[in-house]
Amino acid sequence: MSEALCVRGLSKSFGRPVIAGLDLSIAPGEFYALLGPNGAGKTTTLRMIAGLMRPDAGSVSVFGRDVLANPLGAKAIMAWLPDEPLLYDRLSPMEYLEFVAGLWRVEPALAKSRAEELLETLGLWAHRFERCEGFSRGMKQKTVLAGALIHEPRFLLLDEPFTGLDAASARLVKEILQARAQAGAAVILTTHILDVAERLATRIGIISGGRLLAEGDLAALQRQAGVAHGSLEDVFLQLTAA
Ligand SMILES: Nc1ncnc2c1ncn2[C@@H]1O[C@H](COP(=O)(O)OP(=O)(O)OP(=O)(O)O)[C@@H](O)[C@H]1O
Repeated sequence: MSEALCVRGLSKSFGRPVIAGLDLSIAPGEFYALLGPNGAGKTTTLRMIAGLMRPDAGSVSVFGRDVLANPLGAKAIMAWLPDEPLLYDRLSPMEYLEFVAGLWRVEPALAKSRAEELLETLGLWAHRFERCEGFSRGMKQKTVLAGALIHEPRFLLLDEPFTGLDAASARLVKEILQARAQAGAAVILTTHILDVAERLATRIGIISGGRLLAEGDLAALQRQAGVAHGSLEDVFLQLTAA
C-alpha cells in the first residue's frame, strides 16, 4: 500500500522562511501529532498538505494522490478540521451534514445513516434539528468534525481539534480519531496539549524554525533531546529552547 502522506522539501515564506524544506512521511493507521511553539508553522504546514495554500517549493501526496496536481482527487479522501470552526449558522447539524455529503456526492440514504451515527456519537443528537447559530464553540466544533468525516476520509488533518471541547467531548473525539486510525486511516493533528500527543500519538514530530527538530515515539524523542526519562514536556522544552 502507498504511504498515507508523503511530503518532500516543503517550503513557504511570508517575507521570511516559515517552513524550510520539510519532509514528512505517515503510514496508514498512524496517529501523528505535529508539535511546535507558537508561530512554528504547524497550521501553515497543515494548510499546504490540505491543498489550501500553495507551497513555494516541494511536493505533497496523500495515498499516492498529488495534492498540487490532483487537488480534487486528494481532497476527496481527506478530512480537514480548521482551528476555527466555520459553519453555515442558519443550518441545523442535520442540514449541514446533508449539505456537505451532497458536495462529496455521498448517496443520500448512506449520508443520512452516517450523519445519524456521527451526531449520536458526538452527543449532538438532541440538537440535530436546531440552528447552529445558538451553539457553543464546542458544539460547532463537533458539528464541523462530523461534516469532515461524512465522506469516510482515509486521511484526517486536524488543527487543534481539542480547543474549546469539554473533557467528555474531548474524550469522544479522541475515541473517534483512534477508531479511524485503527481502521487504517492516517491521522495528523496539531496540539498544544502535550498530554494528548503523549497518550494518543503513535509518532510525534516537533517543528521549530521551519524545520523538523525531532520525530518518533517518546523514547526516540528523549534520545534525540538527550533527556533520559524526561516527560514529553521536558523533551519539547529542551528541543525548542532557542
Ligand atoms: N497568510 C499569512 N500571511 C503572512 N504571514 C503568515 C500567514 N500565515 C501564517 N503566517 C506566519 O507564519 C508563521 C507561522 O504561522 P502558523 O499559523 O503556521 O504557526 P503555528 O505553528 O500554527 O502557530 P500557533 O501554535 O500559534 O497556532 C507565523 O509567523 C505567522 O505570522
